[in-house]
Amino acid sequence: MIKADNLTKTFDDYKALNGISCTIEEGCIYGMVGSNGAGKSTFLRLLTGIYRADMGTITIDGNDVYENTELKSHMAFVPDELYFLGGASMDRMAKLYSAAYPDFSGERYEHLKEIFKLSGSRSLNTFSKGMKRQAATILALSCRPRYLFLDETFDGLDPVMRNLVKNIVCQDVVDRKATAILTSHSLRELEDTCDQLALLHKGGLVLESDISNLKTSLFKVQVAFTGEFAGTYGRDTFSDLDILHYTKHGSVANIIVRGDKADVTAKIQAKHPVILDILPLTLEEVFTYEMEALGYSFDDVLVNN
Ligand SMILES: Nc1ncnc2c1ncn2[C@@H]1O[C@H](COP(=O)(O)OP(=O)(O)OP(=O)(O)O)[C@@H](O)[C@H]1O
Repeated sequence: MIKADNLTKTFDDYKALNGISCTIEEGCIYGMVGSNGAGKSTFLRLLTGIYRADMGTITIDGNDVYENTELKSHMAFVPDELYFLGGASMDRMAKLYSAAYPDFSGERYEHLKEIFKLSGSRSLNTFSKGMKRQAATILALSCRPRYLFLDETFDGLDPVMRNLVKNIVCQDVVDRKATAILTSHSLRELEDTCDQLALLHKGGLVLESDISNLKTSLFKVQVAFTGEFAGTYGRDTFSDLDILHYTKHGSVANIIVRGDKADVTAKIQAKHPVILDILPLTLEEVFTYEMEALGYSFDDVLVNN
């Protein structure tokens, strides 16, 4: 289990991470989204022991990662800015990795090279941006790490490669009970892969939840009444509901409600509407309304790409 408690990192007088607390269970794919400068890379660099926290802690199964060689030999990190030894090929890098990572599998490396159709002997300097990320991902996956951290997971990858990476990471987590943290600017990139999502903004954790909870805890309700009541009812009529957003056009109200679907339905049915539709929201809509409730605007927090 990965646990961050009041994790804080300051560069000069700028707080890149401002007291983040979160728990990431074993066997989980944890997605971290946030716009430029939100603190995603800083979080991963603290988690991998590249940086040391100024305040708070980050531990894996209760152990501090900083200067912990044993723990680090079971984690693989693909950073946002990739670095390879000058002139090295992927095969050369694989040799180095096999010496440093006790669970490195040559067989897996060969297999992944074939799946991704990448040359092992060509200099990595001649690879395109996306090919470099593929190579770094192959090397990381070949280490068969207990903890896999992919920063800007899909940067430069085309849609086919994105899906391939998603599938292999999911398989690893299921087969070997690995734990993965993937970061991205895009919510859509992560929503079909991750079990849990966290939204970072200006060094703070704005929102964190299981995807299944997020998708089932908010609803869009469309409701209408007839007669005189149709013109006079308003938000107060639904004071027994936890409303995040309310609009009314003519006699039809659109309401975003948080709660249990059956309970919400029963409460509205009791008011005898002529129309009642309860619709699910997309994850993006859920984020939009949850953040609105917290006083943020989606566009300020996340680029929608
Ligand atoms: N080594 C450093 N020295 C000074 N400032 C830093 C350093 N690393 C990060 N920062 C600052 O900390 C903040 C968070 O940066 P970080 O790289 O963690 O964000 P991010 O969410 O990964 O952003 P991006 O999506 O653009 O990669 C930024 O304002 C950045 O300028």
